[in-house]
Amino acid sequence: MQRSVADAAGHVVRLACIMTEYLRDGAAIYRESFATIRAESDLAGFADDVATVVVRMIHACGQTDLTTDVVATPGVVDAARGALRAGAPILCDANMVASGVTRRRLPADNEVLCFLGEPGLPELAARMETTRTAAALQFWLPRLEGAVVAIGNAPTALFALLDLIDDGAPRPAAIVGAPVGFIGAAESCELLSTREDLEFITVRGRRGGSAITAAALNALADPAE
Ligand SMILES: C/C1=C2N=C(/C=C3N=C(/C(C)=C4\N[C@@](C)([C@@H]5N=C1[C@](C)(CCC(=O)O)[C@H]5CC(=O)O)[C@@](C)(CC(=O)O)[C@@H]4CCC(=O)O)[C@@](C)(CC(=O)O)[C@@H]\3CCC(=O)O)C(C)(C)[C@@H]/2CCC(=O)O
Repeated sequence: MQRSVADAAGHVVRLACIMTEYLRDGAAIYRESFATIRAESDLAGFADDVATVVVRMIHACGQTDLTTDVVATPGVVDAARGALRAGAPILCDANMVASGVTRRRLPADNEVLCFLGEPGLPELAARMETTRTAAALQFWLPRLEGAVVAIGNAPTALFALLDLIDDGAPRPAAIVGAPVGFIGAAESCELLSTREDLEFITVRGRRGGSAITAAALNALADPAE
């Protein structure tokens, strides 16, 4: 098929192009996508409120078998949603997680914070002999009580959070803990999944990531698909 357009000088330019048929309506794409996920995923093991979160996590990674690795406490949705409605901040390990949070879904114009850019963080991490993402948790401490935590990248941040809580740090209302990768991701999520004193949703194994974590947060903030 040929299409004609005018260039900046008004000359007619003929474009040879293939007009492919594909869905262009964003709302329809979302509808079909969520319907496909619900048709192809085994959500039977999840309560309805948690299933809504899992569906959105699958939407972010395209893997319907993510259901086999997700572990969530029965109270995590109520805990996170209640905290967000009350104005709790969202504490993120990476800017990629923070960027993925859809601000219009937040019920109280909640702050979405990541401290990786704090001046002096690299030096602090060097002094603490840890990563920057783990050292950045020092800046979380004044905001941690009742906060919603979103860790989607750094296993060291999740390990450090659990250590801090064990050492008496304030407790977050809920934790989305889904760091990704080969070093520490599976181990840190496994550790989180054993915690009976915390509300959390996690992904066992190597899968996880900023997009999955932000998607979970978005569903916790607002169940609307
Ligand atoms: C070891 C690290 C891992 N990073 C992974 C995957 C991705 N990271 C990206 C980016 C851009 C960033 N990762 C840092 C958080 C950086 N990544 C690390 C650290 C060295 C240590 C974390 C840990 O092991 O717990 C970490 C730096 C630190 O000192 O904490 C980042 C801050 C590095 C930087 O650019 O400065 C940066 C995050 C920026 C931000 O959003 O604020 C990737 C996009 C990779 C890339 O650039 O190629 C990717 C994103 C994955 C995602 O979905 O988030 C792993 C795989 C998680 C890995 C830890 C585990 C492993 O197996 O190695």
